[in-house]
Amino acid sequence: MGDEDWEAEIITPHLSSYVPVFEKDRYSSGANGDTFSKTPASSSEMDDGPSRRDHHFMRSRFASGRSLGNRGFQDGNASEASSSSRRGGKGGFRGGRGGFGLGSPNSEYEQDEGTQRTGGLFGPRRPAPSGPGNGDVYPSRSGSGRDSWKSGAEGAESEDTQGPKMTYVPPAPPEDEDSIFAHYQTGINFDKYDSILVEVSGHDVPPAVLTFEEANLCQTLTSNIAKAGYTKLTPVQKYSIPVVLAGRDLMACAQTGSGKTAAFLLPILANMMRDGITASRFRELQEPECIIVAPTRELINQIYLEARKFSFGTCVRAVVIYGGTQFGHSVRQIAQGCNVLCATPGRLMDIIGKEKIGLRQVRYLVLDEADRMLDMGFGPEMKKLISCPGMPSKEQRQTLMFSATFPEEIQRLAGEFLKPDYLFVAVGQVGGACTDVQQTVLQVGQYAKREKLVETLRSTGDERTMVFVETKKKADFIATFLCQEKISTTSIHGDREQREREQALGDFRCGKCPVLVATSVAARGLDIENVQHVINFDLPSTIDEYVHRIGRTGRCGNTGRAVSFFDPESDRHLAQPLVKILSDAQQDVPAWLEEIAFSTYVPGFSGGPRDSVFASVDTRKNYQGKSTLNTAGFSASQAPNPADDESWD
Ligand SMILES: Nc1ncnc2c1ncn2[C@@H]1O[C@H](COP(=O)(O)OP(=O)(O)OP(=O)(O)O)[C@@H](O)[C@H]1O
Repeated sequence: MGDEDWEAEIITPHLSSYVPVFEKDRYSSGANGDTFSKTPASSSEMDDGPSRRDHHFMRSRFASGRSLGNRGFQDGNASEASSSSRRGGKGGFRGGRGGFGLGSPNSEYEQDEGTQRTGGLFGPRRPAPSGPGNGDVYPSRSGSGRDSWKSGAEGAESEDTQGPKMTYVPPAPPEDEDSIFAHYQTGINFDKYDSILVEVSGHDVPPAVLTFEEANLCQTLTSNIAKAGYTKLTPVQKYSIPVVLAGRDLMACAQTGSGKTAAFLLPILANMMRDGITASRFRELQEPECIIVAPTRELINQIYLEARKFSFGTCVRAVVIYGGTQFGHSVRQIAQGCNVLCATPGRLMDIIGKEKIGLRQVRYLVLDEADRMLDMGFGPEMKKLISCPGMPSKEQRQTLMFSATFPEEIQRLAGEFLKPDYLFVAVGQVGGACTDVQQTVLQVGQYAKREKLVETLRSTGDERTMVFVETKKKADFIATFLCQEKISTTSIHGDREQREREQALGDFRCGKCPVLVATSVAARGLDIENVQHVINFDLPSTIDEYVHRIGRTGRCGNTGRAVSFFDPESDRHLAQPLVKILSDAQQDVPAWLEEIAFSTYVPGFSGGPRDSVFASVDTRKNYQGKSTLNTAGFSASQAPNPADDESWD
């Protein structure tokens, strides 16, 4: 989008272009959509990649029964799959951009979504191929010299501006209090969080707070916390809130679904209120006090909704901006006032490049899914962010990083962003899977996967299920296949337009489509009520990605199940880390998996039994002052033996 375009958009008020119904006809109208661009996955899947346009609705392709090469999709009519569905006969596929390339061979799958298989820079597990087509490399926006931030920003802008112009204006979220504070119930294992060991490392660790009252947050915040249904702090909140309130930098690692979002939002908002933040007024150049970045659009939107909830009734205004939407809309949202800016990296750099926000007032910088934000995909962008003109140095701002996984290599990189005396909070095993998820690994060859999928879905009835696949095209393919099997399914991936992605998520959330087929774009952070089941139709390339994917279920003390199809042809490299993850989470480890693990050499992986309670700890080896506590504040020696956990059931 050129300058003129978005300026015009700002001046001309826009009505929402949101079209809430699935425009099936639009995609079945026979547009020429045979080819797919090889969008680098790390940008398109995780951030602001260009949406695909003018593709066939895939069903028309699919129905032609074209061969899809040797990936096991010999036939589009799915006649091999079984008969009646327990899900009833709706089965409309609310998805399907792009058909399957005309006779496209294997290579198209393989090149399409490289990151799915290769992970980020430090995915320990498989060498990351580089170069065009593998999709692993975020488009280089290198710039050197004084203006490197700006050239970066321009590069970032191109993500939204090259290719079709983004016109999508997302609908405003509901304003009524009930919707703002809508929440789901904590599960039967919520209290079990108290037995998890916590390690805080670094100097002068502030004592944990054990209750919300003790945290002494301001009155409005306390009231919002109560309205949100929070009565008790989770471990990551007990330890992180005082660290942030004390003005310290923080790297925090805690299992999926254990409340990391509130762990940074609450103390930041409390500090802002304490410091007497003034209401941000309409102004062309806004100067937010807090910037939160996350790798996907849906996740940043979710964080924004949490920020809006907790800041309800205060003068703090949160704003969200992300790719795939009209740039002018983002600018207008910011211009109305912005204290807390929630953004995906590409759109953030655009906005900075266009000088629509000033950075001088930034006091808090939060990287959610920080290991992802610092890996090869987004790391360069984040480095540019902290070197933008006006951005306070790390000494002058507070930097907070949160994730369920934190590879040591990434921890080392993070040092550049954090003050040297940052604190490291590890709740349970760093990188460990959530123990509330019952994990099953089945040995299933490529050609048997579809049948097994249908069998598994039929046995789960109407449970809300996320099915993860390797590529965007495969997501469409499997979704269509399931619809033909009369299983109501939708899909989410980086080739779908943002409007479609949001529609798909909405249909899944409300249960209209109880099955969501997804690529890794949905692996991290998404918090959807009642997801009882995750299926890894294809396993990811890295074990960290596996941990995030299965963490879409079993959240906030609820239980969930994850079933993974392990194909010995392609997944051997995961055998060792899988055995480790399963055994650490006290799950059954199949004998065949152990055999594969022992017979497969994975460079750099030590698959032996863990000799420490923590999978990995603060990489600063020379720290003094370290406290290992359980969340009730007892030292490790006083804490219940993890083996006693069984008695909780
Ligand atoms: N103290 C609490 N009491 C009740 N519910 C809570 C509490 N803290 C968080 N929650 C709820 O738990 C759910 C999961 O929280 P959140 O999304 O912050 O998890 P997370 O640790 O960031 O997960 P992920 O690693 O997958 O990003 C949300 O619905 C949130 O509202």
